[in-house]
Amino acid sequence: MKTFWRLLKLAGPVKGSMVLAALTGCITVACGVGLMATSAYLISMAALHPSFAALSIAIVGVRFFGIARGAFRYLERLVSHQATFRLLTSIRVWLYEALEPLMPARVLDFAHSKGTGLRSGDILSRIVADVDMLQNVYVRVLAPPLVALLVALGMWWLLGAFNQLFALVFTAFYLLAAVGIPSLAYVLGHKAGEQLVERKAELSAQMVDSIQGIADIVAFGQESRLSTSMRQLDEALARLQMRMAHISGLQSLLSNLFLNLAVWTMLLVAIPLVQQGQLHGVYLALLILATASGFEAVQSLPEAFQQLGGTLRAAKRLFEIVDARPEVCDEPGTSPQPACYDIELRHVGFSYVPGRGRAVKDVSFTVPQGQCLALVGLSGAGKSTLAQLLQRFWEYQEGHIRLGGYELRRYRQDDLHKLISVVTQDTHLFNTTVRENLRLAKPAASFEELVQAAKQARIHEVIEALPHGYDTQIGEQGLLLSGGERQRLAIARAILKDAPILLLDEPTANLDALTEREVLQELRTLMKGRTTLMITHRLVDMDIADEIVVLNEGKVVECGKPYELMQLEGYYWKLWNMQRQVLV
Ligand SMILES: Nc1ncnc2c1ncn2[C@@H]1O[C@H](COP(=O)(O)OP(=O)(O)OP(=O)(O)O)[C@@H](O)[C@H]1O
Repeated sequence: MKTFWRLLKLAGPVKGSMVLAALTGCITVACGVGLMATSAYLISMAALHPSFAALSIAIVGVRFFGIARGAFRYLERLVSHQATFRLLTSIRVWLYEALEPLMPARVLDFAHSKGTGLRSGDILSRIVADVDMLQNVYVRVLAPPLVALLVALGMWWLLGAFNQLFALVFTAFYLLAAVGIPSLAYVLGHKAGEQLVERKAELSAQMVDSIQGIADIVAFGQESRLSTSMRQLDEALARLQMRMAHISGLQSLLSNLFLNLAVWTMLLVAIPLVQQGQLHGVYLALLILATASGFEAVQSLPEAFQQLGGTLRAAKRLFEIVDARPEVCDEPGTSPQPACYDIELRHVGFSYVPGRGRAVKDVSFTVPQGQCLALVGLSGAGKSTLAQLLQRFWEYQEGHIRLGGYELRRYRQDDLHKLISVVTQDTHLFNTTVRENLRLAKPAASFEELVQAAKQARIHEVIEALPHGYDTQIGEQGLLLSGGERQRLAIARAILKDAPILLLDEPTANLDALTEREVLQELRTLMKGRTTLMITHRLVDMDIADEIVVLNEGKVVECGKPYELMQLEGYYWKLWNMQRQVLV
């Protein structure tokens, strides 16, 4: 129920449209009843050969109800669907906005607590399929019961005007169709509906995972294992869909049964009354057809309630995202305006899972404005963790991180991200043009600015040589470009962003030695005048850094200028020698 009320609250902004949809829905059914009733009356009366004038009102009535029914049905669909789609769009945006601050910390929390976690396919399934499921509530669960109630009252009045018995007969079968069948459909269908939502999400997650890793699957010859697991998931899904189809069949059988029983009972009650002269025979067909068309109001209810379990499960999955508390929250107030951009870490300690081992321990160092500090160390030493703390993706638990003299926590995340340009080893390039990929860093940049940045990053000639220059679609993940070219594009983005702080996370990790040298050259240009934190475990051309901090198991083990560390012949020197031996 809690989930249902929350869904109702979400409909707040479109409640006017929902009420209008219910009213137009009610008028549509009333017009249907009117059309059937006047048609039946017209045919019955015509059989008695009255004067044309006696039929004229009925003729006008048939015309009026015939046209009005179509017009109001159209209006009802237009209003309800427009309101629902507007609502679903705003829910999608709301979800995306809720998801953003959860990245990456809370997404990992989901992974720890739920085993499968929020995989890309699962997130996709929540934002697309689960949100789509909510249509069921907004189109079929909210307005139709109100329509059914109003129609029941109208029919009670109409049939009761002839005889109270007719009203009682109609109401008895109508209640069975309006309350009995939807309740049964809910009881039978809600578990299967819930499972259907989960299975679909699982299938979508596995699909996306497999497509992303298709090259490795083929390389390791695991296609058959994968297709077996897909088939199993698909079969489970098909079994659930079959179950739902059986329930649909049953409820449509029951709906028809009750409608026909209502008609037959009505005949059984009405015929003796006609014979006894208590009811004029001309009304007999009217009563029967009006009864049958009154059931139109309850036709969609069983299906809606059968799907309700699945819909509520989908809603719960969405609220799970919305309710997750972000790992990092902004303090109230505006961000400080620093006079300089030096970075200072003092006794910083952090653990990903509270109570477990710390990924960084008692780390202290300073990067003065405009200088470059390289963080080096073996894999798992804590370099990327420090970079993530600096971007406030996680909250440090011990010590201080200061930027321009102010505690990092005092900066709003948005403002902080504006101060930092990041170049990583796997820069994400979007499946769009070079121009749009560059504009990500500065949406308002003029074409001249793009060209200038590309020239500085020495990628301009490569772009010009592409089939459509800056308007070339570069494919998913920049398929059309080499690794070095992609990194240069990332550097051009950082130039365009023109932030005072630069974070380089293994920017040359996947490049060959020659390209690495060239990209490092471009990076030197980019670093000029910027405070730079460079993470690397490849100790090549380390003179690029003013200072090196060597980490091991989360702790600073050495720090100093590159030549000082070499002279020291300590841990850094050992790492350098190890790497040289491997390369030789
Ligand atoms: N999200 C996470 N949840 C839990 N532990 C994590 C997480 N990310 C990293 N760790 C752990 O924190 C420690 C430091 O990892 P980190 O990624 O900072 O190392 P790194 O020096 O950047 O390594 P690499 O050079 O391989 O990228 C490792 O023991 C790692 O297993």
